[in-house]
Amino acid sequence: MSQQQPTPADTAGGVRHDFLHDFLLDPARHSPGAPAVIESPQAGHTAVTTYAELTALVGEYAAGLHALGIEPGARVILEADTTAPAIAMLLACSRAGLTFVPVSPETPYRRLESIAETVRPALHLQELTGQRTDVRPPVGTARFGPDGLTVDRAPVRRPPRRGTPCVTDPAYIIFTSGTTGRPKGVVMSHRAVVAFYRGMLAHRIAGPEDRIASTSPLQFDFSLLNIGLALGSGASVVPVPPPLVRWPRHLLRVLRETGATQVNGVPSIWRQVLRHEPRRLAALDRLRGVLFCGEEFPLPELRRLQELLPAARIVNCYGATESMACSFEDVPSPLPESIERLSIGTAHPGAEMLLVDGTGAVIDAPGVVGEIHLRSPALFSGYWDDREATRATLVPDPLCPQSGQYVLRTGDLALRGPDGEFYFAGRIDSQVQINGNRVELAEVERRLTEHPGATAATAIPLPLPGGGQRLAAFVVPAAGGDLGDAGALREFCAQTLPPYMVPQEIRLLDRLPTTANGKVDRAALAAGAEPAA
Ligand SMILES: Nc1ncnc2c1ncn2[C@@H]1O[C@H](COS(=O)(=O)NC(=O)C[C@H](N)c2cccc(Br)c2)[C@@H](O)[C@H]1O
Repeated sequence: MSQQQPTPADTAGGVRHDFLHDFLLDPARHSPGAPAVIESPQAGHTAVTTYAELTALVGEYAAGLHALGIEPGARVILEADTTAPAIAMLLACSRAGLTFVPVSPETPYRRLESIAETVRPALHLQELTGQRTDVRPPVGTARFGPDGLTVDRAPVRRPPRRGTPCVTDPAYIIFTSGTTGRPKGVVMSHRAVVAFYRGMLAHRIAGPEDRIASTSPLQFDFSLLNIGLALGSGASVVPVPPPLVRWPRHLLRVLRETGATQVNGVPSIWRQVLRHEPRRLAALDRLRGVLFCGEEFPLPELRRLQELLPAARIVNCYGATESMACSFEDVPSPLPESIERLSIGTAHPGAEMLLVDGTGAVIDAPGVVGEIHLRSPALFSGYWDDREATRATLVPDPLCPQSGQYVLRTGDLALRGPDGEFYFAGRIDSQVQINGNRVELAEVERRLTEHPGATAATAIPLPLPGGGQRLAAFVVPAAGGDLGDAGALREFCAQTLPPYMVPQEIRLLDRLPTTANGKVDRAALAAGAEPAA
């Protein structure tokens, strides 16, 4: 049994911190003058916030929040991109015992209203430059900036009914994009987040010299991973504003001017860079690490990234918001020619993945596909106000249901390799029935991206008029690649796939639509597809 290695965060000052704000701002871990956040919103302009400045801002915001008389345990909507003040504000909420709910400034008003109706926040917070108006009373409204907190509409004051902060208290609530039905609020406690950070930091992915670019919106817990990885390692966060992530030249400029040494993001952030600015990417000689999560990285694109950044360590981070993440696995460099699937490794120290078959039995043998169930101290507390969904996801430990211990039912399929490492094998709901046959969509996508002229592909089931489903695929041609027409691509698939797995229709797209969190937006593809002929 591998003992959990103490992480820098725990051993530096010899004190264990179990609340988010203490853990990330432990002064014993980083020198006050070291850069905590490095921003470069415009060309030629770089702003550094040191750990001492960040800590002072947290103190100022926490005092401002305390003065508002909001009871501990109340929710606060934190509408912001990942900026130094926003990082300070989330840490101040943590210190004030308030649960923050991060949402992006790009969040549509109706979705913000729906989240507010669900969590009934005491306060809505946005940056000084925030554009949000008409937040409905009685929710208080305030703005925060480098000089502190300014209140527009005071929140309702309530006497505190909790006197003692507990590590099981909710630190934040993340609303998932909710692939099915209404968005679910994933409630994460201080204990879960800090347990995850400890497990992640044990991998020593970053050190104090690192500058870690964060390219996800604050509402996506990937940004919270990046903040924890940077501050937990005594390194710097380099937030890249979402509008700049989408333009290769802007993204690369920020990386260059901030001296970023690592870039964390979903696979889709690289597509346009690889296509339009390969040489500028290769010129970033300080870049020595890439970490991706959220979905599979198309192997041809991953190979291309490795060619352009031969010295970079590329880490495949697998996990779900309900446990922040689960595993960190180095991508082999270079990728073997024959590889079919990337390993997602094994769970971070202190956690463990189990595979369970359709009958609920735990699978030990290698090579057998089962559903990943995660044993971990970093599991979410539950979905906000949704016991039924919680019960379906936090299930009794299949190894000992009587114990009262719960594990996370991930909805992901995987199989074990010969050395106990896991290989992601798609989501259970990406197993679809076509003409009565089970099809793993990822397998169709993999075949399509094996075509030298294709750089990315998504396969989705579409309804047939008479019932049942047909298979449709959307393919992004490689720059300068020769893709031929849809017929040639179908023929290419037919060479290795059974007939029912060959997409009945294939559409070529310049780019795949993505969700707010940067993942391929399958619902948008399905909605945009013509009805069946
Ligand atoms: N590396 C992979 N290969 C393949 N499939 C992946 C990977 N990482 C996810 N997924 C899929 O995404 C699902 C989950 O989606 S999610 O809840 O929106 N969360 C996410 O995507 C992001 C997730 N919270 C996460 C991951 C890493 C760090 C942090 Br911090 C957060 C998983 O259940 C998987 O199906």
